[in-house]
Amino acid sequence: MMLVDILEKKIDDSVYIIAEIGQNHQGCLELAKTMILKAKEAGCHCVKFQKSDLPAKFTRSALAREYVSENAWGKTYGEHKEYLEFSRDQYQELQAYSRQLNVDFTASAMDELSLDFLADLKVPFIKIGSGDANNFPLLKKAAGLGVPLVISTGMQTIQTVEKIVKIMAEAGKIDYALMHCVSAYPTPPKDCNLRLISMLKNRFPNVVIGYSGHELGVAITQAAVLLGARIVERHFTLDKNQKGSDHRCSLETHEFKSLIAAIQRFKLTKLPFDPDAIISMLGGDQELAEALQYNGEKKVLACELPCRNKLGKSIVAARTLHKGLKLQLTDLAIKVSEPNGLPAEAYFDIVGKELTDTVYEDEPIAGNMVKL
Ligand SMILES: CC(=O)N[C@H](C=O)[C@@H](O)[C@H](O)[C@H](O)COP(=O)(O)O
Ligand SMILES: C=C(OP(=O)(O)O)C(=O)O
Repeated sequence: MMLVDILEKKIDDSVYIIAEIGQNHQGCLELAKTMILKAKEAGCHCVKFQKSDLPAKFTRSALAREYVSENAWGKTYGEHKEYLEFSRDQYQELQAYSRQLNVDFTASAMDELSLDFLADLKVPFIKIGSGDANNFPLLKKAAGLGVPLVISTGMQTIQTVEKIVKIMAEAGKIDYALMHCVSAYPTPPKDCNLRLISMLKNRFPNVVIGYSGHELGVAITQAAVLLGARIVERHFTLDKNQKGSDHRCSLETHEFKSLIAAIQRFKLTKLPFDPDAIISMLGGDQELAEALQYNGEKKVLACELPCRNKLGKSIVAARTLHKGLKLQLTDLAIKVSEPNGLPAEAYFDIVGKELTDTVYEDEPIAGNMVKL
C-alpha cells in the first residue's frame, strides 16, 4: 500500500503503518538494517529515520551543552547527536536495502538542509516532526517541494495547527496529513487525549488525520484507529531495555505484529466508532478510558514541557543584530537553542519590530529583546 492512496482517499479500508526507527538503531548501520527487515516482517508499510544537519538544527551552545543522562552517547548534546546521525552514503544504503525488501523508506527533516537532503533522495513522503510543527518557514519550504508531507502536532496549540493548515492551503498543498501526537516519552494515558483525533477530523475535513503515539503498549493506538486515524506511527525497537531515550515507549516486533493484526480485523469502512463502543470493542480498562476521556482543547500539555524545552525550536539571530534594528526575515533563523528564546511560532509576528538589545549570531532572541 502507498501513502498517497490514503492521502488521495483512494482507499478507505486500510491504515498506513510507519515503524519509527528514529535513533533506536544506536548509531549502528547493521542494527538499522536488521530493524528494517524486522519491521517489514511485522507488516509495517514504512520505516522511518530522523535526519538532522546538526549546525542547522541546533545553535552552537545547544550542541556544546553537557548531556548528563543514562541515554547519552557523548559528553555534549552535539557529540551525542553526531553519534546517532547517519551519513548520505549510509542513508543511500538503507534506502537501497528497504527497496529490496519492498518497504517504504523515509525520515523526518529536522531543518531546511535535511529537507533538501530528503527531497534529493526522492523519498515517498517527508515527515515533519512535532519539534518543527511551529517552524513556519520550514513548513512553507516543505509545501513547495512537491513531496507528500506527514506533519505531527505534539507540543503545539490549536492556533499553531490552524496556521499549518493555512500555510498548506496557501501553497495549494493537498497531499499532506496531520498526526495527533503528545510529545511525552512515555505519554501517560490520561494525557493521550485521543478525542483530539475526532476534533481534528471535524475541524479539517479535507485533511487525512493520523496518530503518532508515545504511550506504552498497543491498546491506545488501536483506539486511535477506531476513532479514524488513517496513518499510525510508533517507535520501533528490537529490545526496550536498550540504552536510549525512546526505547521504553517503543514497540517490539511482536507488539507491532499484534497491533497490525488487530487493525486488520477492524471494519475500517465503518469508522469512526464512538469512545464507549471502542472501550467495549477493545475490552477496555481504566487506562483506555483515560486516553479516551475528553481532555480539553488542543494545547501544550505540562507533560510535554521537558520535550519542548529540550527540542522545541526558538527564534535565533541569523547574524549579529544591533540594538535598535528593525527585524527582517533574513535576520532570523529557527533552531533548538540553549537557553530557549521566543518560540518559533512568533517568527512572522516579530518582523518589523525593534530590537532593544544587541544579539550575536546563533544566540536566541528573547521576548524582552523585542519592542512589541
Ligand atoms: C521531538 C522529537 O524530536 N522527538 C523524536 C521523535 O519522537 C524523538 O525520537 C527524539 O529525537 C528523542 O526522544 C531525543 O532523545 P535524545 O535527546 O536522548 O537524543
Ligand atoms: C519528532 C518526530 O515525530 P513525532 O513528533 O510524531 O513524535 C519525528 O518523526 O522525528
